[in-house]
Amino acid sequence: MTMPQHLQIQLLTKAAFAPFGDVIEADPATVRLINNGTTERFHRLGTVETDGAGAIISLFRGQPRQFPYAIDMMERHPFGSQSFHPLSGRPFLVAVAEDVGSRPGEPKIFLARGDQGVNYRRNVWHHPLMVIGSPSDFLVVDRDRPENNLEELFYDTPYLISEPIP
Ligand SMILES: NC(=O)N[C@@H](O)C(=O)O
Ligand code: NI
Repeated sequence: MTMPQHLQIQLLTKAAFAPFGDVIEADPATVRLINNGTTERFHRLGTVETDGAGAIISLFRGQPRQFPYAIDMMERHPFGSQSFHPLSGRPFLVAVAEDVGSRPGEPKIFLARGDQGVNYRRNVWHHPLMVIGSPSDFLVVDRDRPENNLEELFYDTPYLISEPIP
């Protein structure tokens, strides 16, 4: 029986997350002044992939995970990207993994600030939404027509994460 491995949590940065998708944050390098200078547009922070289907906007109200939390599975969406942007202003956890022979490798765990969102690129292994502390709302943009756009795989041995100290 293999003992579960405890994973470290790293802060979410564009560079570290680049292999998996986009970090949605108010990056000064992307800003454009619009509306007669009354609005800053942080332009093209991510792109939506839908493989020809429509893109839809949803709200997710996530309940907090109990810690230590066991990451026993990962999922991916073969035909579309999926973005999560926090509306409650609280940090949340993001878990992604490289694809290793059509299976998820070891998860990489990121702590996202309450003003950072993520956009998983199409077909990127990730764990479903992981909320910390109290119920939190997220704006989600992903592909319409969810049928056959979800692949889930379970690890032989789960990985453990402790509750981060935000
Ligand atoms: N099932 C669903 O819409 N959500 C998941 O895809 C997720 O990544 O949370
Ligand atoms: Ni998903």
